[in-house]
Amino acid sequence: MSSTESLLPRSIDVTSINELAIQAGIKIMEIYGYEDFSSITQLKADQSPLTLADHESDEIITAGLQSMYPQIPIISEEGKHTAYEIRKDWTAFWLVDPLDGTKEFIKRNGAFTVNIALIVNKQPVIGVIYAPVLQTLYYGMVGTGAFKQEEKQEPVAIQVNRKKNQLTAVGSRSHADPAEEEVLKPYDVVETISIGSSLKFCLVAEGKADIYYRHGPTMEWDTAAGQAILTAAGGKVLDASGDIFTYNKLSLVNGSFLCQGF
Ligand SMILES: Nc1ncnc2c1ncn2[C@@H]1O[C@H](COP(=O)(O)O)[C@@H](OP(=O)(O)O)[C@H]1O
Ligand SMILES: [Mg+2]
Repeated sequence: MSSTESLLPRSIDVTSINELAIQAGIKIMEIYGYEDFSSITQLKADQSPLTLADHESDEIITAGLQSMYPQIPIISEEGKHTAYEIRKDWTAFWLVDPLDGTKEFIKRNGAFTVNIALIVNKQPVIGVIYAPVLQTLYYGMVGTGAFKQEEKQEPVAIQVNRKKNQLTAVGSRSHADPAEEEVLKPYDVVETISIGSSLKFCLVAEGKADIYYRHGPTMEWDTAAGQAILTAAGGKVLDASGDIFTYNKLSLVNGSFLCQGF
């Protein structure tokens, strides 16, 4: 298969994935309503937080994907991670972050998302991101287009803003790195928005921001759905060598990347 477009499996109905992300978001909101998070929060080995909401969202998404698409394997942040020796031969798989921005969830600032991506031949071709507090869904199919759907409204097509001057940059609220400012110096950045989770990709995809450079580490499930949506909206995600960012790497830890709408 030569083009990314021809890699898009026709058998996948993105509406079914959107529904799953919304169902997971409803469960996350139930837990977001708890008065006290201390009894539902643990620290992982790397000291990053994990909550009951991450687990419950993972269960809904994994069960849904398995029942609808039993032939496609899954890697989810909270599930078991198949060894590289096996997954390196996968042509297609789901890459899921059931709750991206767990720190934002705990801080109760609303900037957290549910992320589901389909990777085909190392590239994200479908991406779905749902922000339950904002009740906003973003989704994209590479080669078809990207869409935003706000609560009870019809989906609208979104596109990057191609301007190269007077740029708005986005950066992480909880994991910013001084190196990011350095890399963005050659660009005409006039404003910076700090926000948690994959919403940064969505802001570039819908033209509300123009550039996002991430220096510090992320995991493949943090970026896959966002990259699919941004690519479908006309933007791109580049690695440190200027090549298109790829997935199913030996390590699931991402290196630095640059997202741009131009
Ligand atoms: N040291 C580290 N190694 C790997 N990933 C990290 C990391 N520090 C932060 N991240 C990733 O950055 C994500 C949050 O990004 P942001 O700061 O843009 O909101 C986290 O997602 P989770 O919240 O799903 O764990 C986590 O996966
Ligand atoms: Mg994440």
